[in-house]
Amino acid sequence: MTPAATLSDRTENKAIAWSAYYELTKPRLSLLSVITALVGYLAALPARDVFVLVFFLGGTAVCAAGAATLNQFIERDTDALMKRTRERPLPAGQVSPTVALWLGIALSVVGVTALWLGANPLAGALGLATIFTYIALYTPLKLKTRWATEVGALPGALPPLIGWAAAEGEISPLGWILFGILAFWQMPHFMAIAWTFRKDYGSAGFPMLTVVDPTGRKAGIWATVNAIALLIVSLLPIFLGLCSWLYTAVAALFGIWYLLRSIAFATASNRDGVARKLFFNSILYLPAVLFTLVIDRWILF
Ligand code: HEM
Ligand SMILES: CC(C)=CCC/C(C)=C/CC/C(C)=C/COP(=O)(O)OP(=O)(O)O
Repeated sequence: MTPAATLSDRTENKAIAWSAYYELTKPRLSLLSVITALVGYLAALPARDVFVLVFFLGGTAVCAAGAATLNQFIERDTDALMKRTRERPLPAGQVSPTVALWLGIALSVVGVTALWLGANPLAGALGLATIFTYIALYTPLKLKTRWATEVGALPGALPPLIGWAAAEGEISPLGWILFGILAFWQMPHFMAIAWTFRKDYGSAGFPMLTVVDPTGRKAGIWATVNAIALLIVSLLPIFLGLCSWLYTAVAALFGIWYLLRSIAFATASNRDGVARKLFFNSILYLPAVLFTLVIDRWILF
């Protein structure tokens, strides 16, 4: 082997190692969680402080990365059993479990500390609660009960409250509405995924609703019930005088669309295609509705 080839091999190995650590943090899910936290911060509308903003954003991102790393440490064996997850850094043998465990703990401690000291104790406590509900409740419950998904909706919905707390030091009604939006949004999002990957989940021993009821009827009904709850909660701000017509129109439009997709998923004879459409719809819903809420609060309201 020529020295030039050796150098390029080493560079390539280093790139693989970095990308393995990057993948441990579940970058897409973590980024969207940070964005929902930022929405909470920006929708709260108090005086701005750049120091708090930097520590709050950094702290939330590091908490999310830590939580994702610990989740992958705990789930390394079941991740190895599923097609969707078996290429992850731990089952693929790219990172050792001990390194992942300590990295996850270190990131979580640094993230909570940054929120606590850089923003305020309430933001820090909410960051800790997010990590705790994800790692100590949701992750172990996934193997035990189909209700784990509803428990998982807690850490999924807490980041906007971290942002609200960082901005105001307390949580006001719109903060709780944002929590409700995220909590109800997650059910159609996950029911669609749980249908698509039902064989994977079943073979790894996860009793998801689509594994417990393989017809998919219950998953469809549950997605629809939650899409209705989402539509109602997302329209509360106008009735409480907390936003203008712009947010209300966009929330109604995307909420009805999401509901129609959930109904289509519930009533389809072949759910495969509609489940993918419902999933893409879920991914579209959050940026559209949350971005409009911020614009509405800042410009029109
Ligand atoms: C009960 C809660 C949740 C569960 C069980 C869940 C599960 C999942 C799964 C398994 C996927 C991968 C789908 C695929 O490979 O096709 C996924 C994708 C995604 N989820 Fe969720 N999710 C939840 C909540 C959330 C939350 C709170 C957010 C953001 C705030 C989010 C954002 C995303 C995004 C952006 C994707 C697409 C990108 C990707 O595959 O990483 N999810 N979700
Ligand atoms: C600030 C902070 C700590 C933010 C993190 C927010 C967070 C942890 C959201 C979790 C949402 C959730 C239950 C996703 C599914 O995970 P899964 O483990 O079932 O997904 P998988 O099957 O892809 O592993």
